[in-house]
Amino acid sequence: MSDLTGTIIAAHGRHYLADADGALLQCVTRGKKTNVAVGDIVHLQKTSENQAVIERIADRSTLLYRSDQYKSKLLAANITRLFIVVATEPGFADDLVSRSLVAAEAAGIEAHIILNKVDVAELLPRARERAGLYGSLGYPVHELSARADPEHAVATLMPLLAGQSSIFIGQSGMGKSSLINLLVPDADIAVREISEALDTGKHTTTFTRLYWLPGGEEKSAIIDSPGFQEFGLYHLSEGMLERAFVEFKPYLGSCKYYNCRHLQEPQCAVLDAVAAGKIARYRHELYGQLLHESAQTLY
Ligand SMILES: Nc1nc2c(ncn2[C@@H]2O[C@H](COP(=O)(O)OP(=O)(O)OP(=O)(O)O)[C@@H](O)[C@H]2O)c(=O)[nH]1
Ligand SMILES: [Zn+2]
Repeated sequence: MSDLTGTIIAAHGRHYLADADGALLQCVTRGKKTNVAVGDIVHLQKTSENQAVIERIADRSTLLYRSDQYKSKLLAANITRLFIVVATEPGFADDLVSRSLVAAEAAGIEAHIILNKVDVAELLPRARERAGLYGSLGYPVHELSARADPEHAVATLMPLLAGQSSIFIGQSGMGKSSLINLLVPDADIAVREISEALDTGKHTTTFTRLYWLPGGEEKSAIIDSPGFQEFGLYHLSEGMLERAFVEFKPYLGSCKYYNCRHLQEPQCAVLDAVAAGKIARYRHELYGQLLHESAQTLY
């Protein structure tokens, strides 16, 4: 009876939408559970033609989340790649980019940076230099312009998306929607369908949703998430944090104290690397801030 499997393609409050072999089903969880994320594979019990109850969530390969002091919020499940969209203008926040990278590392998700709006020539050198900091840490940086050269943008991104389950995140105004619309030509129609099915009314752009990419033999998915202003990481433990800063890796294990927190301890290899300019100071400061956050959780 319940042997129906679907993928969660949108979440709005406690209402979910599942795609089961192309059929859209409105889903609810049993009880008050809200532990379902877009991208989850779920086992469903149909209750009517277009409604179902989520019986079980299949094991996840990855889980991306944000959190504040009080609770964590699932962003997406089973993601293989995270694309952080930044642009020449408006200016982007390094704090948010780095927090997203840390979240990806902690979740075991490959992270890429997209530098959009490279047509804004006068702001390009500075933006390129700033994005280059992440490039030097090993994160691929892809320069493109959704507006001025859409063909190049699509040609750059399509191979990176093929066979993957990707999430696009970014601050408002970076051009994330423009990119999604290039990659998923029917995105507008899909969003309308989803918001009708979810009955979200006018809040059409405020929920996370998954699109299937057209073409190709392998199944590819893109998840679009609402633009954000903050990215809390209160849920990460100290041990996870030091490993989520990729540039710390060569120094871990070389501090005098085995339980060094790399904040003010003597003979700390990480602090030495900061002083020697081998680790960017703002990244180390963010590490300190995140350690502080991780000690504040109330759940
Ligand atoms: N110059 C230039 N402008 C662009 C480019 N891509 C997008 N824009 C513009 O940037 C503005 C923001 O684009 P959106 O695609 O709405 O950005 P978004 O990141 O989805 O923003 P939210 O919808 O607020 O989350 C729009 O006015 C776009 O036309 C680009 O490559 N170059
Ligand atoms: Zn140390």
